[in-house]
Amino acid sequence: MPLRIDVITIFPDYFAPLQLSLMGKAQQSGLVTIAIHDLREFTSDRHRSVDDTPYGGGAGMVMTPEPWGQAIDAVVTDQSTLIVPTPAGKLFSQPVAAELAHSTHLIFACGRYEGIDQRVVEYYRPRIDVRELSIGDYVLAGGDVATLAMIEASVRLVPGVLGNPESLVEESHQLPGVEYPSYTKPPTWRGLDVPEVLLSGHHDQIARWRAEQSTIRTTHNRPDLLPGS
Ligand SMILES: CN1CCCC[C@@H]1Cn1ccc2ccc(-c3n[nH]c(N)c3C#N)cc21
Repeated sequence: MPLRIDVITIFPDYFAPLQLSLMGKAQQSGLVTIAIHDLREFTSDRHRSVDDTPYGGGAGMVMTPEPWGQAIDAVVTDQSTLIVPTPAGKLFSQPVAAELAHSTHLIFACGRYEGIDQRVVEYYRPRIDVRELSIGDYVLAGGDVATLAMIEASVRLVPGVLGNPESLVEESHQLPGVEYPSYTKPPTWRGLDVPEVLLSGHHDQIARWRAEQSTIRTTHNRPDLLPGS
């Protein structure tokens, strides 16, 4: 059963990259099907409006609930998981990507403006799995880029999508630290040599060096990922 993904957005063109590279191949292989829906197709006024002023005042506009209700109703099943990207959401992570990769149907609601009327989440929460997710502690202009990131991180974990599943095994052993540095030919580049151990053929020494490098990098760049932190 392929993973089905429906993306609802006012900027369908944002998702053209999903036809390229690994994501494109995953669709061609039938492991994943991705459909992009223009929210404005689900409006009923001649201006195809999707936003209005916020109750309670405040700057900006809020996305009205009805177009979202019409759009989600058009694709939802009882197997659906509704993903709502928002800076207020739980943090998206590799374990969450792995969960989504094993879902049957994902619906991504890409908000813009100040966000989507909260009643959309409230309406679907009793009916299906609804997850408000954030990709990090910085503010984007909308949910589209976050959706692209979450789709790519999740779809690459769908069994059969990655040509070499070995890289996933390595990745899973990598956690909780960060990746060790990688090198390829030429052995010397602009006077800089590849670390000698990597040319030695001593796999135990290489594994030890890579583990050390991962710890050094994690300590310097991401001490929050160190065990016991
Ligand atoms: C700027 N503008 C007023 C402040 C509130 C957000 C709003 C913009 N905006 C509208 C819908 C929407 C969805 C996701 C995100 C988002 N930002 N950062 C993340 N990690 C995100 C995720 N995932 C931003 C969004």
